[in-house]
Amino acid sequence: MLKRPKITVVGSGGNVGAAVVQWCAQKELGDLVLIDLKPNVAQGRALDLAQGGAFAGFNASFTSTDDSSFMQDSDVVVITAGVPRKPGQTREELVGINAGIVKTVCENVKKYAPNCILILVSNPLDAMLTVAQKVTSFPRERVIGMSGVLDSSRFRSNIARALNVHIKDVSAIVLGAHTDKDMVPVVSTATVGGVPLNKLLSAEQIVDVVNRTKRGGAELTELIGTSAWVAPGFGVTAMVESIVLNQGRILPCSVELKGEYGISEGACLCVPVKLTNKGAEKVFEIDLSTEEKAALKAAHTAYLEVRKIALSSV
Ligand SMILES: NC(=O)c1ccc[n+]([C@@H]2O[C@H](COP(=O)([O-])OP(=O)(O)OC[C@H]3O[C@@H](n4cnc5c(N)ncnc54)[C@H](O)[C@@H]3O)[C@@H](O)[C@H]2O)c1
Ligand SMILES: O=C(O)C[C@H](O)C(=O)O
Repeated sequence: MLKRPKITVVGSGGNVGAAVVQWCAQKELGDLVLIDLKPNVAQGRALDLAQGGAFAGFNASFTSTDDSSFMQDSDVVVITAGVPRKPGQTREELVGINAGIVKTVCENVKKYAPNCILILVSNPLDAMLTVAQKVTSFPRERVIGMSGVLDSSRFRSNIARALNVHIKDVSAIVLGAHTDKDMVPVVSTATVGGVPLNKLLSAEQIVDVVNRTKRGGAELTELIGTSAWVAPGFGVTAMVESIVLNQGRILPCSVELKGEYGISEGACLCVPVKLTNKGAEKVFEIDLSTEEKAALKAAHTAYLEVRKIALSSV
């Protein structure tokens, strides 16, 4: 029998981790290991989910624990461990506390799952990727951040709502940093059913859609009182699925840049990548408008500031 993929989610007692586990279980993507500092909560989440299998039609295997050695030889490790922001906070304000958490988790990843593909979710996302790379020394294709999938999904949803069209027909991506200020919704390549976005919405409407997308996480945090987890869970699952099923989807993800887009400092920012069972197998450079290029440059500058704090905290 072929080996089933082993997928570990660290932080799975929390909202995003539990959502990732739920969607991965429903898609029967592999054997799931739930790790959290609060093992009872992770165990409760697993039990609740397993009991839903009868009606949802899945039969997933779960292990839940606070013992990091259970991630041994995982194919994919997802890190959602970390503090979420509260209303009024930025993601960047979480850097000190979450850098320490991500560092601890990554030390265990390096020890127990040295060949895994690592997906980072904890915020501030792009800087946490740098911490993970520093601790694990994994090559860039195996340290991938979930940001652009979620941000693009929000961009597509906002466009669909503005036009009252089906979201499936909206093709649009968000690059740059996963921050309220330095996300780069790429208007120049956005289309709906093949029709360019600027033929469908006025310049003013486009600005509204772009601003709403950039504030998507903040808006939800203000409404819920903590940050979102349903759409983030779907986003991570799309990435895990493309990796374990070797689908080769091209999705916007945060990875270390090595000269792409003129960025040569090893910065981690969101760009289109091909996700296969090798991880971020290929990084793509696309043509951007002058404004979008400038926004990506600004995202790089902002990232360097947060990275400095992240690295000084670990
Ligand atoms: N990249 C994204 O798009 C995105 C989307 C949503 C949330 N996030 C981030 O994901 C993180 C988690 O968000 P959440 O809403 O699930 O928070 P949460 O508080 O619900 O869950 C976090 C979980 O991490 C656990 N944890 C903390 N330290 C740990 C450690 N060392 N080892 C194991 N588990 C540990 C906690 O016990 C808790 O159960 C936050 O940093 C949030 O900002 C990122
Ligand atoms: O907004 C947040 O802090 C959580 C996450 O990054 C999101 O975009 O939903």
